[in-house]
Amino acid sequence: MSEIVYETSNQVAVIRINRPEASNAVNSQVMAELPEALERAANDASVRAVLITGTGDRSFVAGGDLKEFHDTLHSAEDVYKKWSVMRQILYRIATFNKPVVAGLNGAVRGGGAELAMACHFRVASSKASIGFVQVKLGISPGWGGAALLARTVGMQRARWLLLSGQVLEAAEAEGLGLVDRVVSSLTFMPDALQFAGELAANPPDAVQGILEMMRTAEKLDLAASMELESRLCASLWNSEPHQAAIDRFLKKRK
Ligand SMILES: CCC(=O)SCCNC(=O)CCNC(=O)[C@H](O)C(C)(C)COP(=O)(O)OP(=O)(O)OC[C@H]1O[C@@H](n2cnc3c(N)ncnc32)[C@H](O)[C@@H]1OP(=O)(O)O
Repeated sequence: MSEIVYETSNQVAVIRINRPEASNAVNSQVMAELPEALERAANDASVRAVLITGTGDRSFVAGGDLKEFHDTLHSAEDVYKKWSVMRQILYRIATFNKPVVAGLNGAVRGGGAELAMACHFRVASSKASIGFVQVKLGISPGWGGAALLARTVGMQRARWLLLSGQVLEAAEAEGLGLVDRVVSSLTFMPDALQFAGELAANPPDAVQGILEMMRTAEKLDLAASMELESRLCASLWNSEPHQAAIDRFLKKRK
């Protein structure tokens, strides 16, 4: 692997897009290596959460590599095929069965914002800025990021962000619900790892079950989604982590 760095820290897999000279823009090589890194994290039982970030403190991901893709993608069909690969990667992240956190260490633009939206959570450095700037370039999001954005912040806010191309500072993005936590740029990586680590510390069957339930619930009516919740809790009732938690609770009271 060269343009993606894969490391683990406690129970967190850190997947780092490593093209600082190109503001970590996604090129074909990143698109080839990112799925390998994700499957490595999926298949390692000791990994309980994933943090996706970029190298350095200037950019998370500056979108698609405008240099490569303008040299290589000529027809609408070329673009559709290429973007379909990236869309499937984003879908894999959005439906991952371990929590995935985007560590927004700097500028997040265009496709970079789409990638961030595919993650379940976003932790931003106080110096990060986020913009769905595709409209300024006369295009639209193409990797599935608009659908993911609307599911996170609602259709009206999504429409505004996508049509204005406005670049938001981290604090403003947090106010809109686009970012879950803003941390100091000076302690970005330890703080992002701590955020992911807190998710990793919870029992994996419960975490996986809740992720899956929330995803399925989006497609169900209220009664069915509430019923699914009862079934999930029932299936976790006799699990070892729940029994151990109850034992701890009862012992404290003796
Ligand atoms: C798939 C469709 C899309 O994603 S459309 C959206 C495409 N992205 C953009 O329009 C963002 C363009 N980039 C920028 O606005 C800035 O470079 C940002 C990301 C804010 C970083 O600014 P700053 O830290 O000052 O760095 P810089 O501008 O000097 O850039 C450093 C080197 O990175 C490169 N870079 C930047 N973005 C891309 C990109 N998307 N594709 C390819 N290369 C990119 C710059 O060209 C620069 O490299 P060089 O010094 O010119 O060799």
